[in-house]
Amino acid sequence: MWNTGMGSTIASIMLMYAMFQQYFPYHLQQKIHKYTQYIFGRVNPYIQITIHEYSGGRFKRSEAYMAIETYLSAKSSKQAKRLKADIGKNSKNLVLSMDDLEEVIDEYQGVQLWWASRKTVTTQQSVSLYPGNADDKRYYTLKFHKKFRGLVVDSYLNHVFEAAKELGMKNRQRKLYTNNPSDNWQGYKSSVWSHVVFNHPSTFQTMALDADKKTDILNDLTTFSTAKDYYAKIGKAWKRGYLLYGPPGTGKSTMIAAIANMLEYDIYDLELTSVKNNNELRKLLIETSNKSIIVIEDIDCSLDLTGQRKNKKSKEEEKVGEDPIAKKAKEEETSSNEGSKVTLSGLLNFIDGLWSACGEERLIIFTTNHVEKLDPALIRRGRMDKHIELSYCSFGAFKVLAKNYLDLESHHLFETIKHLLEETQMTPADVAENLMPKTINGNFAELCLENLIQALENTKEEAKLKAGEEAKERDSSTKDEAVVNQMLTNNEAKLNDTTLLE
Ligand SMILES: Nc1ncnc2c1ncn2[C@@H]1O[C@H](COP(=O)(O)OP(=O)(O)OP(=O)(O)O)[C@@H](O)[C@H]1O
Ligand SMILES: [Mg+2]
Repeated sequence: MWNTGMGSTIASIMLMYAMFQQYFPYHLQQKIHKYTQYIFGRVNPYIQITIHEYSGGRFKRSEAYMAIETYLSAKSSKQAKRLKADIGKNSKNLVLSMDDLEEVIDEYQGVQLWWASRKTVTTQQSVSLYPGNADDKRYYTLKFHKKFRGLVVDSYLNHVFEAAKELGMKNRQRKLYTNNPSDNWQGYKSSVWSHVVFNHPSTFQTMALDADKKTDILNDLTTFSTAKDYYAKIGKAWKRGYLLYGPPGTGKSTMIAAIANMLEYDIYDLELTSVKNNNELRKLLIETSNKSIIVIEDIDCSLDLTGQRKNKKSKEEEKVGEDPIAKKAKEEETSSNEGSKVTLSGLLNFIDGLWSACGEERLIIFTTNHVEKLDPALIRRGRMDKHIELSYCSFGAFKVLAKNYLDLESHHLFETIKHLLEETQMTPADVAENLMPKTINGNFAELCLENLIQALENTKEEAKLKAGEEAKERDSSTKDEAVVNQMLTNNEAKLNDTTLLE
């Protein structure tokens, strides 16, 4: 477009002017600029928007510029002949962007738009702290026909920034955060969260779960992650609560990692016992990002711990007595534990109070081994929308593990294992451990299956013995109860007789 006809003439005049403007006196420059703008404005049907790399301060790149760089990276890699490659901050991949003076055509709702990457180089020598070459000033230009002004201003620019956000999220290196104590040891305030790169290999494919359960969870997650408009329509904050419960080693933590990998979310692993109070809990919440999972593991223990800590304190206080050294140590410990007072209502507010709506696309996941211990208010639907029970290994789950660990889809020992799994309670963690090859020689798959059968039989035997002992205990306590009851009845009868005699 801009290399043909009128467009090209205008571009040439502009270029000439840009090259020689410095040789004109300042007041003349102003006049020429004014008139050229006026003439171009009359004949040029195109509108141009310029986005500079450093617009506000000189040390911080403009966010708009970076967003456009991200947005154009996919298009540039297909269209531009000269590309720049860089590893962006927090990016997991090499990011391509168009080199200086390249152009890229975009299409939006059937309308063509022209992006170009430009730079101005001033010939004056300058000493500057400006990053890179002090004289290179880069900017993007966006050109479009003036009849599409409304479309561009009202919707295209928004589309560009939304798409850039989405792409940036996809390219970012995901993180696993954990909460810091409010002051670090040097006494200055640090960020409330610290993080490492999240690199867990768990996926839903490798998770040992019954196929129906897996499909149900996958559907729920997909629906949630694509339901932005729906949540807006029903007036609900875009978040969802999951409660994962079941015995130890059934895959609760593994599932959290699989969810994070599937949805490409960050994880905030919240250690509730090191949160001072409800206020700090709120601060932690505010500093979480969108597209993230906030996890509180073993929620029953977290809440109990607060109580236990208080009990422990009062017992220790008795012991301390008047000993000055013990008193000092106690004071120090108290100040570090001080105010570890997250209340149930604080936690409920954290999940669905007004502050919980300050971000979007977030999952809150609680895990517990004892769902029956939890306050019903904490896990009611609306707070914990989906309750997922992770239980002992079923045959379906075993088949997934056999495929993952041994590359086996069928085997003549599967039938025996199926029966044993129906009669015993073994966690997927234990089954997985038995399927881990202990040797690389010979037919290790068969060996592993035999190991598993042996382990299942042992578990079955242990369960039988335990059940027998429990029955005996129950029996003897019933007998004891009967003896006590008999004694009570005899005593009552004796008392009645004496009263009658009197
Ligand atoms: N359903 C499963 N699918 C695949 N692997 C599993 C599954 N359950 C457990 N495992 C394996 O067992 C190990 C322990 O599982 P995980 O830590 O997820 O259990 P958990 O339910 O979180 O236990 P806890 O209640 O003690 O925290 C994992 O490393 C994983 O390899
Ligand atoms: Mg766990």
